[in-house]
Amino acid sequence: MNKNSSNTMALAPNTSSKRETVCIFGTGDFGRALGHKMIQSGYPVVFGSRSTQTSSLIPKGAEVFSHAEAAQKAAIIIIAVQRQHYNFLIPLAEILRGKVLVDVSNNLKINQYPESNAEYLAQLVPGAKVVKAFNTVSAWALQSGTLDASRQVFVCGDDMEAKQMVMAIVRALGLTPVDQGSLLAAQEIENYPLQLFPMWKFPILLSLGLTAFFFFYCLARDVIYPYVYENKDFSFFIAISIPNRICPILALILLALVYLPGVLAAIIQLYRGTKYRRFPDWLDKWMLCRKQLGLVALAFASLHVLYTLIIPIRSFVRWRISSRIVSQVGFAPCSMSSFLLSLLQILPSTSSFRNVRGHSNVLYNRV
Ligand SMILES: NC(=O)C1=CN([C@@H]2O[C@H](COP(=O)(O)OP(=O)(O)OC[C@H]3O[C@@H](n4cnc5c(N)ncnc54)[C@H](OP(=O)(O)O)[C@@H]3O)[C@@H](O)[C@H]2O)C=CC1
Ligand SMILES: [Cu+2]
Repeated sequence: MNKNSSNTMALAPNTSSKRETVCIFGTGDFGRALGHKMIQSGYPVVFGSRSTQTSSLIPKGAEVFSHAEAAQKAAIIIIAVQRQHYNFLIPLAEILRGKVLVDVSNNLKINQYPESNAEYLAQLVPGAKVVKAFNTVSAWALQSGTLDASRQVFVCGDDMEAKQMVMAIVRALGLTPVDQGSLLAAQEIENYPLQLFPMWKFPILLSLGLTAFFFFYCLARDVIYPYVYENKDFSFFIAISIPNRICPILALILLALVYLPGVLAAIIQLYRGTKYRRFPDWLDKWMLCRKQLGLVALAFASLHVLYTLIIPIRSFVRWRISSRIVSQVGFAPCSMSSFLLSLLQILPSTSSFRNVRGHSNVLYNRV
């Protein structure tokens, strides 16, 4: 009963309200993909284009007009045109007065222009209410419906009502709007798509640095030192034993680094006597990449498990060779002493089964 009523509640705004016409300037890849998705969601769509001829590429059900004509048919206009062509909007300023202009544009470089594209648009058309949205959604994902990984749409703008209108469209398309505040946030939103693996840089660089450090330390200690001073060749440690020693060390260090900033933050809050002040920048950044640090730690721990499983396999090979010797010796009745000798040889290698721990030295010496 309860479930049913909550279902109808959720459906109510969608079914009862008639969708308002949305205008899209630009019949390029993104404009068409967004138009297609909007028509699917029940919005009447008109395109504003330099050429009013419809082509087979234009989504079915949409109409194409000149920019001025199309703008008059809708209260919301999505500008699916690159920033460098925004000049065409200047002569339309009068028609665009009071309209909601949605800036979807991206740049080719981080902080390419002194002001964000959305702020630039607001300067060009001062009478319009500019909202930044949709720039993190790709045309391809819209068209192919593979939006699972990118459902979040960051929205920002100075006009609250305009922002709400755009967020309602975002929801109707089955996406999740994330309010980022005023138009000042546009620059940051425009930088998002250009940040490859945001927040991964520090954890990856740190783990690479630590890996290199511990690898060379173990190499010097376990391989180079015995070779130089005792003339023993332990170079086979490089393949499994040394990586298996580094992995748990790194997993533990990274795990500690996941928890440490929380403790530091608590100490800072106690020291300041308030939790309503910003943390220093370095701590802020560190806190933000905890998830990534934890995932890298998990990767190292998994690698350690894998290596640890490999090591007994190698001891097993040793054991099999030894046991073959035993059986051969067993058939030769007179060599009791050599039988005992090989028995002694087996015992320590089988005992290493009880010691299957990558970070214990027992194994390195046995295998
Ligand atoms: N492609 C993508 O996946 C995404 C794109 N975006 C943004 O969407 C915007 C459009 O991108 P996209 O569709 O890929 O680009 P396209 O090059 O495919 O399309 C751009 C459209 O802009 C119009 N246009 C070009 N020059 C002018 C001009 N001088 N005056 C007026 N209109 C012009 C044209 O439409 P017409 O011929 O109808 O006039 C053209 O089709 C860009 O700002 C981009 O950053 C954002 C997120 C993802
Ligand atoms: Cu371990």
